[in-house]
Amino acid sequence: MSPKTLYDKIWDAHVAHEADDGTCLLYIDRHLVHEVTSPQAFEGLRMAGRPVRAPEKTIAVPDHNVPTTPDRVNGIENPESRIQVEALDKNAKDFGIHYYPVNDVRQGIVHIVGPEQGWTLPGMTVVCGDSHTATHGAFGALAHGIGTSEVEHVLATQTLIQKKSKNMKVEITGKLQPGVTAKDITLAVIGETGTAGGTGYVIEYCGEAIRNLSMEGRMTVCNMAIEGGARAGLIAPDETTFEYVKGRPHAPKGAQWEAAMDWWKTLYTDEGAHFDKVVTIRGEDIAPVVTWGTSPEDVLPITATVPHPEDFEGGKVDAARRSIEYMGLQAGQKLSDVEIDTVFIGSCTNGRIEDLRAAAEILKGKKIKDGMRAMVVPGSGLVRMQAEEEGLADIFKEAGFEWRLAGCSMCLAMNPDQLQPGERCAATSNRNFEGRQGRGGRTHLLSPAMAAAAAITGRLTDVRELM
Ligand SMILES: CC(C)[C@H](C(=O)O)[C@@H](O)C(=O)O
Ligand code: SF4
Repeated sequence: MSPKTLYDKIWDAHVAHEADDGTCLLYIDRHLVHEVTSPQAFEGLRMAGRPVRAPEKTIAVPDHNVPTTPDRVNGIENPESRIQVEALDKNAKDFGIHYYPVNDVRQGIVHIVGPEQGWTLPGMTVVCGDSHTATHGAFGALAHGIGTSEVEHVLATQTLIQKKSKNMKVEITGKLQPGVTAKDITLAVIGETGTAGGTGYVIEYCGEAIRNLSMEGRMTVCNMAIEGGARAGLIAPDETTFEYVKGRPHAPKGAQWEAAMDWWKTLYTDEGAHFDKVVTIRGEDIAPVVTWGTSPEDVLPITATVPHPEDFEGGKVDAARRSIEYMGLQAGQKLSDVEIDTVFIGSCTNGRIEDLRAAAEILKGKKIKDGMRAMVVPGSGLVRMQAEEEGLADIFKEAGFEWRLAGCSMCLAMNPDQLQPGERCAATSNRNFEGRQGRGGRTHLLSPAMAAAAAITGRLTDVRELM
């Protein structure tokens, strides 16, 4: 048998039917659902009089639209948000799927809740009507976003029509420097490959620096595979993975655990397997980074200066000029001189407990800059609870941060957590598009530790100065 990649193995194990042109029908193991991309899909089922095919494999949670202020326990004020969240409440009940409602402590961002509850397991196919489904690839699961019509298809059939992508390997060798995190890795990769570098591929991340990451760090890396253009990101499961999964509410137990482990241990890329594209980056060469523009590929070490548009090639010259203008920056300006007024710590990229610990470590005993608006939005109610138990919430509050309830929040500003025109935010999320965090708002993406450093000094800051 010819050697296979991890992606090949998971793919082959899920193909239910293959047409002559290579289009496949893939079996789906987990379908995650949120309030924004599911209403029409459920409506479609209702109209067709169809049930959800596998309600026991379908998990819903409201996250994008939910307010994150404590008053949400009294109901959602914004009518648009309320309609979507109430529709999900009703659909979950009518169709009998697993559900974590707004005021359940397990509620949170769907990509944080899935792994936390043990729904996401190695070797699975995981889909969700959401691009950051790539996050779940950290477990060695084939996980990607789907559109609303596909959501309906999966609800109805538990299958998805797909063509196979190509294989790409991203290897991060060696050790990371102090102050460098999973977020810096994933941004640095996009800086190297560009946002189109992964188009048509499923990426497998490997190498010593990836192996040494915790599960949470691995989720951060895979989360942004999508910003690198890839269909999905994957990391082969190992002891770190099994350790994380074991004992979670929906993880297999007893004899089922043993059987699962037998399969999971086969989930690695065989020696000599073919990759269509290979990118290698030395871990030692990665610095704490920050984005300067309006694309995730506009990323540089914090020690760098804002680039000159003429330094780019072809069509990128204009894009860079526009980015710099929109961001209100000057070419040649030191990134560490850029003043910010807002800090957002949260999102499915960096809203987990280790992210909060990393930020709190920098903030301990310090205050945020006068006039700074800073908020922490834990990725789930359980992350929030854990952070309170560990005393992290107190560190944030004493420093001057708002301590919020779980949701997507200012990552995409669908709820009232928004930037005002011209406001500049240091954000631990994954997208810095124009107006992403509120119309006219400006976003610099960075790691949680870097966000904390910026909150203290009031400018983009090299976290190593505060370590
Ligand atoms: C709302 C949803 C469709 C969207 C996505 O798919 O990514 C959101 O999660 C985002 O991050 O922009
Ligand atoms: S946290 Fe942000 S990126 Fe993640 S699912 Fe929510 S809106 Fe999308």
